Amino acid sequence: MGPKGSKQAKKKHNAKKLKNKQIEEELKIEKEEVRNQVNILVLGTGESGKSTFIKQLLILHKGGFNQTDRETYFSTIRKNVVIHTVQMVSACKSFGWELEEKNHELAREFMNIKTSEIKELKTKTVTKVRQLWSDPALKKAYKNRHKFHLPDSSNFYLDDLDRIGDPEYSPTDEDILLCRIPTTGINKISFNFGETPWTVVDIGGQRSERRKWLHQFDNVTLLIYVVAINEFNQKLFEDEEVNRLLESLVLFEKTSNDKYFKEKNCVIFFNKIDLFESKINSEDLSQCFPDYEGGNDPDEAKKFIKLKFLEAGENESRNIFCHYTCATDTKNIENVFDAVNISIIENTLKDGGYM
Ligand SMILES: Nc1nc2c(ncn2[C@@H]2O[C@H](COP(=O)(O)OP(=O)(O)OP(=O)(O)O)[C@@H](O)[C@H]2O)c(=O)[nH]1
Ligand SMILES: [Mg+2]
Repeated sequence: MGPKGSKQAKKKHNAKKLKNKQIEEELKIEKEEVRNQVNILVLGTGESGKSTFIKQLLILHKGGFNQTDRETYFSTIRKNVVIHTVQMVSACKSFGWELEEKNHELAREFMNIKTSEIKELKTKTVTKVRQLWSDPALKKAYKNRHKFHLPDSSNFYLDDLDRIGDPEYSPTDEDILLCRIPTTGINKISFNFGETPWTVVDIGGQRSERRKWLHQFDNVTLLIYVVAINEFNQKLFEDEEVNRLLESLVLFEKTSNDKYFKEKNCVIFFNKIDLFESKINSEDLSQCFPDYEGGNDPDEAKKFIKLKFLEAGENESRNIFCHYTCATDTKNIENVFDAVNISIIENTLKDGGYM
């Protein structure tokens, strides 16, 4: 090979070397990105508040709700005021809570409404709902809502019918945070938390939805398990025989000890702490846990429940971080996620063998 040929070969060799170096650099960046990418999976039973956390992350990191979101919630919230009135009127009939004489006819009319066919909230319906909601029997039904199935927030909308019933009504952030739409698919939100890209996945928690969970177990940085701590005296929507808090405990034991999670730190949100604190004064936790002897002391009751969950999930290779949360309170959730971020850093250090 003459000098010209050897020069060409050298040039080719250098170009190849440069290309390899570029590929290596790209792979390094990609690897670093994968390492830094935080994937959070949010699990828990139905109605525990998972999607409400996602709504808060949307407010805190994605600029909040857009016009399409507000339109969806506009019709859901306005339909719900009728549905919840129907549910309470039916409960009054089932439990023998007598409505005032003047409301009997109206109650019969509402009992005949097929809730699946409600399309619009008409002005004349608003007047009828207002009249029924002012009946003491419906207030009794609301107070006893743990005996049938009624969302806790139904009073929030019914107490504000002038605003909700106005055709010009536009849902506020609070209205949207309190509105219940059961998740039937998978909710995913991605954003940057400081410098780090986060993806948070929320899946429906009702029994029929849980078969979708397994497909999301791979590649999870942190499992967040949401417990509605106020549900200790309520029965499942899916099965009237099963206590909701016990269902959540059994599900946590099963999920957190799954091969994907059993050696990973995880976080429990004991959610709906606002509702728990107003309930524990009049309801005893021993109706859920017969071995509980702390009476109506909220701190004793909280400690007891936390211990039950820790016993179900703790092992020597991981920590379980617990927070008492109110998912409808944006400030509370902002603080809680700052704490979650610290757990993630700890998890990463642990996986890297530094702890
Ligand atoms: N008062 C109060 N209400 C809450 C809290 N967290 C959630 N909620 C309400 O509880 C209801 C259910 O919350 P979701 O976020 O839909 O529950 P979920 O776990 O996503 O339920 P599924 O999608 O069925 O699994 C909604 O009406 C929320 O507004 C809380 O901390 N306090
Ligand atoms: Mg949901």
